[in-house]
Amino acid sequence: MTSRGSSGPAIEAIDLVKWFGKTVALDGVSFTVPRGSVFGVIGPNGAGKTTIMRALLDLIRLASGHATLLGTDSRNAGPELRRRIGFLPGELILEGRVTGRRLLRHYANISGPVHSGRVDDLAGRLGLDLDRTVRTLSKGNKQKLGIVQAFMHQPDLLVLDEPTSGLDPLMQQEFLALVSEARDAGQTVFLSSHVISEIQQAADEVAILRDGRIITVAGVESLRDTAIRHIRVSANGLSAAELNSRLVPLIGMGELDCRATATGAEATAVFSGAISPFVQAISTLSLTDLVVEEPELEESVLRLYSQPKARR
Ligand SMILES: Nc1ncnc2c1ncn2[C@@H]1O[C@H](COP(=O)(O)OP(=O)(O)OP(=O)(O)O)[C@@H](O)[C@H]1O
Repeated sequence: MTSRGSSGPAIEAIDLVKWFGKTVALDGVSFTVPRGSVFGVIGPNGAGKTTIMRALLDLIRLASGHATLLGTDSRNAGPELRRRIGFLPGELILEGRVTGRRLLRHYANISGPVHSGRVDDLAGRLGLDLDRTVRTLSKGNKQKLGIVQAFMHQPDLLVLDEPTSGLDPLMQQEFLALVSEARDAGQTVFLSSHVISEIQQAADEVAILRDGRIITVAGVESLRDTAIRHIRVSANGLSAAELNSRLVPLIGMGELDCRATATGAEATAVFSGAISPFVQAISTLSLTDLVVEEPELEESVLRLYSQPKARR
């Protein structure tokens, strides 16, 4: 991992507090993002992800706290700092009659130089037609245009609010490849998501946000090992009791329910923990079906890290 620019963290947020009327959107949020890393924020709707991003970019006024981006206090951010940042807002409104290509040319006048061929390369990878007028683009294609806009000038810091929303799975993978290339080039990426799996793939560290507070900051490996998955296993030639005795000793196995089927047994369970002992435990079975569901954010991470809401 190489990092560009001077030393010190790419982002330092210190005790950010933001109220909207009587709602506290950020309740003392602090975190540090090392340069050249990918840092994810996950949390349910209304947790405060967008508010953090807007606060970092000085698009809203905080009640207290402050942030530095690339060593500069965000409140003093001038055009020079802005050029070093690529921002994808959560709610991208693109309604103009201009083509994507013209719009990007306009953004490039603000963001600073874009290498020749870079825009076409990004658009090609994302399958985006730059010659269509932006208001005729679907939600997903508008999102792609926003991604091109954020990445095209190869900024030192990318701030991406729910970047994969509206993208199909293939394009989500392409986006993740862009993130990993950015990190390899020493850029720093700060992104938010509802989708735990994509944060796991992309990020070095993850902050889990709820009710305007960071519950924990974890490395992705530890998050992967604690994520909850729903599983269903069906196998031939063994009884429900035999299947039960094979699965019940596994660490992290919960809500295990084994039933007899016409040809063997079926088990459903909620499993939290490293997946490989589970795979080993079933490897010698004559499987007829296996479902391991992707962990849902609400259910897995928040269940694990949940704590009572602070009383005010
Ligand atoms: N402009 C605003 N006026 C009033 N309340 C707001 C405003 N913006 C955000 N909030 C409130 O602040 C809290 C945090 O909202 P925020 O949009 O940051 O959450 P989020 O984690 O980005 O959610 P989502 O995933 O739905 O985008 C919510 O309770 C939200 O209703």
